[in-house]
Amino acid sequence: MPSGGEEKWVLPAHDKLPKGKKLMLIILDGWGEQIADQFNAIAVATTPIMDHLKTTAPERWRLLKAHGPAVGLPTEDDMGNSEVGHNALGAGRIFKQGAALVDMALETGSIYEGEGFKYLKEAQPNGTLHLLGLLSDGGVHSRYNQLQALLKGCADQGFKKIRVHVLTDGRDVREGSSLDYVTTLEHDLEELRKRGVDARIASGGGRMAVTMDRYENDWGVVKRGWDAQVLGEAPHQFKSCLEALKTLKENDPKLNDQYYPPFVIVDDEGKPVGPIVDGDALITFNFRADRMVMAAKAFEFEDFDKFDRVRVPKIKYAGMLEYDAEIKLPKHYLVAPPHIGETSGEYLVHNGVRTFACSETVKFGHVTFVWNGNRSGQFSETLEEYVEIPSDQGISFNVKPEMKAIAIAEKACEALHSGKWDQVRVNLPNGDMVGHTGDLDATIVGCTVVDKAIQLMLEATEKVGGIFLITADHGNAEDMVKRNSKTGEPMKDKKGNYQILTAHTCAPVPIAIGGPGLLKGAQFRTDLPTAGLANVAATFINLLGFEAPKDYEPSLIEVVE
Ligand SMILES: O=C(O)[C@H](O)COP(=O)(O)O
Ligand SMILES: [Mn+2]
Ligand SMILES: [Mn+2]
Repeated sequence: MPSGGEEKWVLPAHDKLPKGKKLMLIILDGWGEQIADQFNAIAVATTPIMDHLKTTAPERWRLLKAHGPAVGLPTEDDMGNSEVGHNALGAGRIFKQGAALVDMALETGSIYEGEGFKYLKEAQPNGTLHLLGLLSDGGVHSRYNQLQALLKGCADQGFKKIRVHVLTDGRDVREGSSLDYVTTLEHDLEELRKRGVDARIASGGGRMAVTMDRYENDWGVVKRGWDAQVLGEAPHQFKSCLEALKTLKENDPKLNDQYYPPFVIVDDEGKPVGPIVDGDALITFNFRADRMVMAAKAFEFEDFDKFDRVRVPKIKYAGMLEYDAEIKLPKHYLVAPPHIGETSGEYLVHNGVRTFACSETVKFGHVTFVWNGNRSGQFSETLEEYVEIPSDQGISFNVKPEMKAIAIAEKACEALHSGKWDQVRVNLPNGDMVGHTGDLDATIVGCTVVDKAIQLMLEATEKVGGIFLITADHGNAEDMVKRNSKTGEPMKDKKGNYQILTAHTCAPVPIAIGGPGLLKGAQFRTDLPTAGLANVAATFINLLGFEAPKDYEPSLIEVVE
């Protein structure tokens, strides 16, 4: 870990790789390497550029680990995700991530000893405790066994009335599985009722329609959640959550778990069973920040103009984690997030490297905020520029799978040609965002467009005599079907239909380097067979002509004579 003043940031010159070569750094979101059958949208897509890189320069193409402990997740079964992936890419080291930290805090019980939980307890004895978050085993934003432990722990800690506001998943877990999660939750709440705790589900809705928007793409999503959870108002009322899910799907068979409209659970008189009111306590139990930041602002900010909150309850609110350490949001939290400091962006700024970063709204925060260790803003106003291209709003991305890939590429090319930037960094979202819809044909279109966007950026790199580095943050589009874990065979459901996979995967991701500016003889080392995303930062720091910080995971590059 560097220490001391300004000199701690100075990176020595690389002994072989020169400074001054422009670098195009391209992150393909949700682009892994898998069996090349008809369910691999990337293999089916027309991707001449990515194919060429893979087949023509094997010493400059390889695979990287992008899941499990290689990116700070608890086990080898944990698929990668954007947050842990971009954290590792930008920070060059592996940090224990939120999922693992919450597991530990629950296991040891330290979660109940901290300031955050003590603050919640100020709502006792009369306040209701509300738990709001994603009902899922995905381990991306939340995990069911954590909610389960928390429910029990909160009852042990003296909360007598508990209300759960559920957000159904179907994105990180199988579409349709929300029925199973709600059944389990109802069982767990029943157990609490047997112990004399008045515990119920109070409201619900699908994660993409209710509460979990990100990067301020659509505040309407958060408002729908607020209306149901706080005001007890929604277009649909039901006596139970299971009834809600079943009835809504019967009425609209195309509806999927991600997009359930908001609903409120009411009693026999039609009164909502658990709106959030003055004197209550609230935990947002997602550990991942990006899709909870907006709701956290609505619950916490006194000055708030994104929508009319109508009634702002005076509550004790704590996040599972602190979601934004820079702006200290929320003020109270149960588990301290990993401290991801001394990231590559900060080093590069201190060494005078000028960086332009760009993506469209849905992934903009990934290549900026998350890349920089979950830190808002630039390290330097003059040496960095971050440009956001507005994403399409209010549609599911299979409707327009091209997304803004070409616009992002054009912006990147313009930035590279301007001569103002040493490094241009982009995220192309299509593989991930369209992959999450489970629409195979649309995902194939999305991946084809990504390859075209890459072509534009490689042409620009060629023109300026630069270097490119292309990699991805985790798998998604390369596998659109659930497979038998032993044979790899695609699986069918009881009706004989293939089981569509909307989630990320545990697949490795490719990394390719090249361009006219890349020194002859620069290639990937062969002595790092298990390298992962955390090895990428040292790699691009080398490509910019510097030695990487000593505590970073080793660079993937060697220069042979
Ligand atoms: O938030 C999402 O969209 C998914 O849960 C995970 O996708 P991401 O990690 O690629 O953002
Ligand atoms: Mn991603
Ligand atoms: Mn994703």
